[in-house]
Amino acid sequence: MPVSLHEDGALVSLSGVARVVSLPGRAPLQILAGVDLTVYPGDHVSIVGRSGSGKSTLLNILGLLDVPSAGEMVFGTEPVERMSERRRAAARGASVGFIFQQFNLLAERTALENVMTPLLYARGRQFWQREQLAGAMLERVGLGKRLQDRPARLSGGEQQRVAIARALVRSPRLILADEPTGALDIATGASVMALLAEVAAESGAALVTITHDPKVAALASRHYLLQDGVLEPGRQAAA
Ligand SMILES: Nc1ncnc2c1ncn2[C@@H]1O[C@H](COP(=O)(O)OP(=O)(O)OP(=O)(O)O)[C@@H](O)[C@H]1O
Repeated sequence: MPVSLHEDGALVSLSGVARVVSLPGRAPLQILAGVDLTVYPGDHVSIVGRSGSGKSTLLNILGLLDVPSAGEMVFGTEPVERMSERRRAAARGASVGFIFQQFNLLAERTALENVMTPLLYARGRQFWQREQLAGAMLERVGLGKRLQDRPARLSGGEQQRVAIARALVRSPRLILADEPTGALDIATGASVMALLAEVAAESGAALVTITHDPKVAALASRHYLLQDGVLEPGRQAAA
């Protein structure tokens, strides 16, 4: 079942969220502390922070891959602490699209098969029309003539565009991008990021990007800085 929106219109909200991990024989490690963040439909949020500041941990929590150790999180209308693991997986599949630095495409599958993969877990029209929907999404990211190519035959920028098509093919309400341009040269990264922001905006989805790159962060409309697990409003970087 896709996510419904909270009455204040929020897609996901975190209040006082902490993440602590226990390591055998060592003191518990606090990765996130007191994180407050609300994401609305159509939002474009950037989170910058040094390596090890907790960015991926925060993204994993936003995307229901991980859960807070303390604090409150509401995904749509559902308090996350009351969601079973199965419910979190279903909500993640229907409502969240992930984009990673290393593309994470399946090497043995064509571009079309890669983009169809999330639709294998969908129901109804999304399942039955998966080939057509995946083809249309690849067309949208400019790869309509590369449907049968495997990742090894595509450039880095093209592979990331396949990954964008795969992340968006189920029309997620929330798109989470973890260093989406980190493996690309500057010009390719800029065009891929512009495309991602454009297709996300077209679909009305919220886009949360974590990045080291001020130019990528500058495309967002709201900016945050994560420092040692503490999230603060950030200044807009110059484009
Ligand atoms: N499950 C875990 N067990 C132990 N330590 C962890 C775990 N997950 C994350 N950490 C530690 O928490 C800190 C934050 O990790 P995280 O991956 O969220 O940082 P990041 O800001 O995304 O870093 P980078 O930019 O290098 O990817 C790091 O010091 C990491 O080693």
